[in-house]
Amino acid sequence: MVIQDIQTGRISLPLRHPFKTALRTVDAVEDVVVRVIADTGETGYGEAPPTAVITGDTLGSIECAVRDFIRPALLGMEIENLDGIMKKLHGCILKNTSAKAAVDMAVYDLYGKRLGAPVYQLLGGARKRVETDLTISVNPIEEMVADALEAVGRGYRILKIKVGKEGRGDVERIAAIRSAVGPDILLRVDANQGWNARQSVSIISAMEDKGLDIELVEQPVKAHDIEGMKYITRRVQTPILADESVFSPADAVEIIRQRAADFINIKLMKTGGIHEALKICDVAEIYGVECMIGCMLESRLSVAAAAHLAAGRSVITRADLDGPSLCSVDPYEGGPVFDEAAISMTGDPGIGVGNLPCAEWR
Ligand SMILES: C[C@H](N)C(=O)N[C@@H](CCC(=O)O)C(=O)O
Ligand SMILES: [Mg+2]
Repeated sequence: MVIQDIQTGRISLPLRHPFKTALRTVDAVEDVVVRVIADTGETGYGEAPPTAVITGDTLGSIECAVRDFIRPALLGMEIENLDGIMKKLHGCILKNTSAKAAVDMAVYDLYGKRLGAPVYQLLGGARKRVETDLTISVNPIEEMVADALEAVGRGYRILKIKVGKEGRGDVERIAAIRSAVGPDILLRVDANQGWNARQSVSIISAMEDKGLDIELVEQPVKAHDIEGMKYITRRVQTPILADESVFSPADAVEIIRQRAADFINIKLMKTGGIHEALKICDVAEIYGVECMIGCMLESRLSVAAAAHLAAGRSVITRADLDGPSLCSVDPYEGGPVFDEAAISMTGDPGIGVGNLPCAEWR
C-alpha cells in the first residue's frame, strides 16, 4: 500500500456554546482536514485545528505545511514503513505540529486499515472505554454555575473549569461551582497560563484552605515559565498538570526531571501526532508520571485519534476529550462512539471515522 496523494479540505461545525478560556473565545470548530490516499483506493483521514495562541498554527499555515512540505516528502512511501514515514514527516519541516498531527493520524488510519485492526489495539489495547470530562468556559459566576449543573445533568462526573482571567476572584468561582455540584463531582481547574507563580500559590492554597477538593490545576503560568511551574508544584498539595509547557517528548523529559509538574497533558496537536505522543507515554511510564490526554477545539475525527491513544496506553489515566461534546453536530460515520462522558472503542479498522462534510479537496 503506497501513498499516492495527500489532500486538504476544511470543515466548519458550530459549537453548542461559545468556548472561552483565559487565552481566547471561539464560536465554531473551523479546522483543516486531511486525506491520505493509497494506491489501493483506501483513504486515511486526519484533522488539524488552527489554535494560533497555543501552537502558532493557522488554517493557512496548516494547509501550506501539508501541501508544500509534507506531501512531497511522503508521496510514494509504503504505509507499512511507519517508522520511515514518521521520520520524514517530522524531518521535512520544523514545528507545524497541527499539520503533522493531521497527517500522522491519517497515516495511522491507513496503517490500521492495512492491518485490519483498530489503532488502539495496535498501540497496546489497554482498555475499551474512556471517560472524558466536560469543559466549563470562563464566564460570570452565575453562568458557570448554570453550565456546571447542566453538565452534571448530562451525566458528566468530571468537570474542567476554565479560570485565569481574574486572579483571586477565581477562588470564588470554584467555590460557587463546588457548592452547586456537591462533593461527588471531580473538579479540575485550567488557568491556561493566566496567573503568575506567586499568585498561583496564593489562589491554590486558598482553594485548599476552603476544602474545595480540586483534583488538579492545569498550566497555571506561562508555557515557558518552567521555574514558575516548579515554584508552585513545590508549595501546594494540589497536583499541577503541565499543558502548554509540554509539546514534545524532550519537553516532557525536562518537566519530569525538574519535577516542575505532577502530571502531563498530552495533545496530538502539540506533539505532532500519535507517533511522538507515544514517546511521551514511554518517558512518563519510566518515571511513574501519569498523563492526561487532551484536545483543542476539534471534532470527533481527530478526537477519535486521541481516544485510540488513550485506550491503547494505561499511563493515560485522565481524559479531556470533550471536543465532540462541545460541537452541536457530528456529521461523521464510524469509529469510537462518543456518548457524552462515555467514549467506547469499536472494532472499526484504523481510526475508523469517515463521511467527512467537506465539499472541496485540494
Ligand atoms: C477543549 C479542551 N477541553 C481544552 O480545554 N483544550 C485546551 C484549550 C483549547 C483551545 O483553546 O482550543 C486546554 O487548554 O486544555
Ligand atoms: Mg489546558
